[in-house]
Amino acid sequence: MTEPHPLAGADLGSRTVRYDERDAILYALAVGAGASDLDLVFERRLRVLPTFALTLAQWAPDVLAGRGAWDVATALHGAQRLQVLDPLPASGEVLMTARVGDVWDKGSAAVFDVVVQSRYFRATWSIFAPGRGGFGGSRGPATPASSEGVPDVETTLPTFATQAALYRLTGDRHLIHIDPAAAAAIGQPRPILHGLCTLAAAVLRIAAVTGAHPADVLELGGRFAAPVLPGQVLDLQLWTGGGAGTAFRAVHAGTPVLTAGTVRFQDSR
Ligand SMILES: C[C@H](O)CC(=O)SCCNC(=O)CCNC(=O)[C@H](O)C(C)(C)COP(=O)(O)OP(=O)(O)OC[C@H]1O[C@@H](n2cnc3c(N)ncnc32)[C@H](O)[C@@H]1OP(=O)(O)O
Repeated sequence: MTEPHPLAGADLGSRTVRYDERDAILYALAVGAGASDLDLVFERRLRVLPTFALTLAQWAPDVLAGRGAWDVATALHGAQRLQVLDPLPASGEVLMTARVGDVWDKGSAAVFDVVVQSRYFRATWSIFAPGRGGFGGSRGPATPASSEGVPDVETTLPTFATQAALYRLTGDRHLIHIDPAAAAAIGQPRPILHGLCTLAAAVLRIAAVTGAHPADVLELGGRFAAPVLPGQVLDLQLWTGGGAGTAFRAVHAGTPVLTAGTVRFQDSR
């Protein structure tokens, strides 16, 4: 018999978050949009990147952290899923509700799923919380299978040196992304990039090489397998053959940093 975690299924409340075109454009620039990506950076023809929704929902994992679920100094974003229900308008407000989903017991760590729902999207954060396992719960599903064989497309995914400093202005101001001492405390040589920034940057690159529009994402997921440092150039590998969209992973110097990636764009339906 396994014990459910006391926070599994807990209601995290609801929140309405407002944003405007400037927020959406700043976000697009922070995840790597260029000046010529006019649909993403020019208010006269703006399309909002679906992953921008994840910045609007940052309050939800923060509420759970505030209840003491994990130590904010050591917890890491482990994985993310996003399902798009309706495109975000160029500006407006979004009402979201959040709850704790599953809580898995990995022995030395716990993995908390935080589920956020709105009329525009449904998203699940998986937060890896060292020191919070051992409560007698289930280990949960096995590590997702990685893509096998030679990728159909291999390209680079550049990140830039100021990327975490810029991306944090879109909402996630955890110290490991800006403060060298906080990064050192988790064993990193310098502040690390937000997992959601790497994921969104990968979507831009995948859209560019597959001919999709990055605002047309319908479904997205991936696991953050190792930290990325701003400025690193990643190797992005794509498997485009599957009917369910594109599978991908990103590797740095032989180490997978983003694994079990999947993205489906509207055009690929
Ligand atoms: C709070 C911030 O603002 C949010 C952020 O953006 S943080 C930055 C983005 N995230 C990161 O950089 C995290 C990168 N990932 C890592 O460093 C490592 O994967 C990790 C420290 C999370 C786990 O590594 P490690 O302790 O070696 O775990 P490992 O021994 O491989 O696996 C232990 C168990 O946890 C699971 N697990 C490992 N990594 C996981 C992940 N990323 N997400 C969810 N589960 C994970 C494994 O499946 C395994 O479970 P199993 O035994 O039942 O199969």
